[in-house]
Amino acid sequence: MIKVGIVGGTGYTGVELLRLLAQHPQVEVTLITSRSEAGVAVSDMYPNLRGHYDDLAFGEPDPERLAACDAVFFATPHGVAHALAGDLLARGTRVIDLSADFRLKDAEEWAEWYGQPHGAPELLEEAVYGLPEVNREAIRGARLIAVPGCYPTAVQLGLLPLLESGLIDAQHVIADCKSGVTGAGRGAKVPSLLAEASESMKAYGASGHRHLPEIRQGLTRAAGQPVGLTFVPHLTPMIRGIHATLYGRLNGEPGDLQALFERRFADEPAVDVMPAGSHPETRSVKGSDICRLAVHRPGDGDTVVVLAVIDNLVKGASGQAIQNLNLMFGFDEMAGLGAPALMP
Ligand SMILES: NC(=O)C1=CN([C@@H]2O[C@H](COP(=O)(O)OP(=O)(O)OC[C@H]3O[C@@H](n4cnc5c(N)ncnc54)[C@H](OP(=O)(O)O)[C@@H]3O)[C@@H](O)[C@H]2O)C=CC1
Ligand SMILES: CC(=O)N[C@@H](CCC(=O)OP(=O)(O)O)C(=O)O
Repeated sequence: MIKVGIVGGTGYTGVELLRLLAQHPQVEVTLITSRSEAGVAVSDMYPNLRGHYDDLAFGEPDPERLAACDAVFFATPHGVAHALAGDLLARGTRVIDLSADFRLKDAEEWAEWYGQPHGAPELLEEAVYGLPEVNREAIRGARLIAVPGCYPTAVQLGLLPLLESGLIDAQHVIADCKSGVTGAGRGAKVPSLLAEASESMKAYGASGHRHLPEIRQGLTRAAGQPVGLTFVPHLTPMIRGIHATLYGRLNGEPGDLQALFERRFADEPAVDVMPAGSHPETRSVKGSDICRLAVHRPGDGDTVVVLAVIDNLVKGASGQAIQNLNLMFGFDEMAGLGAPALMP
């Protein structure tokens, strides 16, 4: 058994970590923090966890107790892991950060998009971008993981086979994405209110969203050249889920696209390439760590369309964070993550 701590346990990704880790055979959650709820029992705040963490209460993020853990997850707003990760690493505790603090390799670019100076640029070189489908070997040996964002996970998984094989024009890639409202976090915000978000849908960040540089960084690596990406996220009236519709312009005759996708993800436990002609639904991944993909070539024309769905809180955050933990500690990669999606 390893001992694990969670900083920021009251948000949606924090409680999702607890839900998934309750089924993990090799992990004990020994510490969970919330400054505003310190002293409150976890199962009082989250009754779905009653019977699983009855002795666990939220506490202050005490550095001594965090350093006594084998690994610490940060499920906190941007900037918090900058302040605490260095000290934990120096004391031998591994860090898995669900925020964007270590995702961009360029500290100045991070500062531009996140509106504050980067708090720990000295750790950027060592941080490993935690997308197992790209970085599995590096993750196994990592001490510091930057868990990818939710949109970046869906978009990169959908486009990797096409860009890695040079089949599409890297200068003209389009990602049209929809998210459920839990993507905005648990904090009270007017756009997340029932009367604002239900029965309606809207785009946002069309002129530039902070996930754009993160997605571009990953796709550029896959393509081996700079990628021209248009990324437009939308808020949709669902609780969980991301649906990405991805468009690429084919460079020539692509061969069998279905076979390309099936080959690329044949050994990937968290990616399901659906049969030709499929239209994956977000509900088919709700609560599960799976990304389901389908590839289409409408009218045998020069455009390829990829459909990708994930649960933003699982493959888009906490499930993927646990996949990383499993790789770092030599556990089965999908330990704790085996439950099928909830449907309906
Ligand atoms: N929601 C989603 O779908 C996804 C979210 N993420 C990212 O995961 C992170 C967590 O998001 P989410 O779960 O929505 O949570 P919230 O941002 O809603 O929750 C934040 C948690 O962090 C704690 N916290 C806030 N400030 C500090 C601080 N300075 N020091 C210590 N703890 C602090 C809060 O507790 P308290 O203030 O009481 O200490 C709370 O428990 C964010 O970076 C988010 O962008 C990533 C992928 C998907
Ligand atoms: C619907 C919604 O508001 N989504 C969030 C992104 C979700 C997210 O979790 O972003 P990180 O993974 O980078 O933390 C947004 O657009 O800012």
